[in-house]
Amino acid sequence: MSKAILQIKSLSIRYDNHVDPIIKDLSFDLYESEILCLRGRSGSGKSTIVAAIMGMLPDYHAQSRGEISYQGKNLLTSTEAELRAIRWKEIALVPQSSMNSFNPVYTIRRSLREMIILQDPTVSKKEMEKREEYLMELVYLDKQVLSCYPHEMSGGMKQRAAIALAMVYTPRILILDEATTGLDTKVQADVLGTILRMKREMNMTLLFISHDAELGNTISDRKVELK
Ligand SMILES: Nc1ncnc2c1ncn2[C@@H]1O[C@H](COP(=O)(O)OP(=O)(O)OP(=O)(O)O)[C@@H](O)[C@H]1O
Repeated sequence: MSKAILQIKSLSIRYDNHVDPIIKDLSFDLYESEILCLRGRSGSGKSTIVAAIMGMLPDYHAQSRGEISYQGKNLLTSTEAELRAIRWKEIALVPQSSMNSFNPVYTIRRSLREMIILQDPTVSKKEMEKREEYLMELVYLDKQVLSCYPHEMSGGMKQRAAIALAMVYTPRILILDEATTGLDTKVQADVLGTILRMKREMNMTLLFISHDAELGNTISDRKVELK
């Protein structure tokens, strides 16, 4: 039996401008090497949970209680320095609408390079090229795509490039927030295929956030429903 890599325990989150908590006493475990689907209707708080896991809740007007336990640390009470060591490096996110958030004047290569250099400022040109090609291969994109600007790419290509960007640090957990929303069925299937392959070949642990129950059933090993 796999062990829990991330544990959400009695999590409650309330924004100051809401009377009631958005998340009420939520508990679930994410097991190593599984795809867990977190499903809920629009406004049920899926992106709020993602922000809490990533340590990106707007602290000035959001109060949280409970625990998000990762490697013996409660992420809700971790310092910014502790979170910085985990965010993107161990737990990475493909945010909602990420395919539309590429810098329009950057090629995909330049977007990837900025992330790769952030990870390792001393990286050699040769090593960087190897990393770029590996990341393209990982998400089933031809390496020619590295020279493309976002407007030259289809939605599915951009979404796979967004996944490649999140994989620069080889995180242990990848969170995909509405990763296939807005894509047509065929393209959706291609992106899902990429995600399943990453799980299979890299033993990735994935938290798949979706409002779509059918999609959740198709891709995930287990499901958590938000009320
Ligand atoms: N930063 C914020 N400040 C105040 N309220 C917020 C903030 N972020 C989200 N909310 C509110 O919290 C509720 C849940 O929003 P959230 O985006 O987490 O839901 P969601 O399930 O991800 O929705 P969707 O599927 O539409 O993205 C909504 O009522 C939203 O207006």
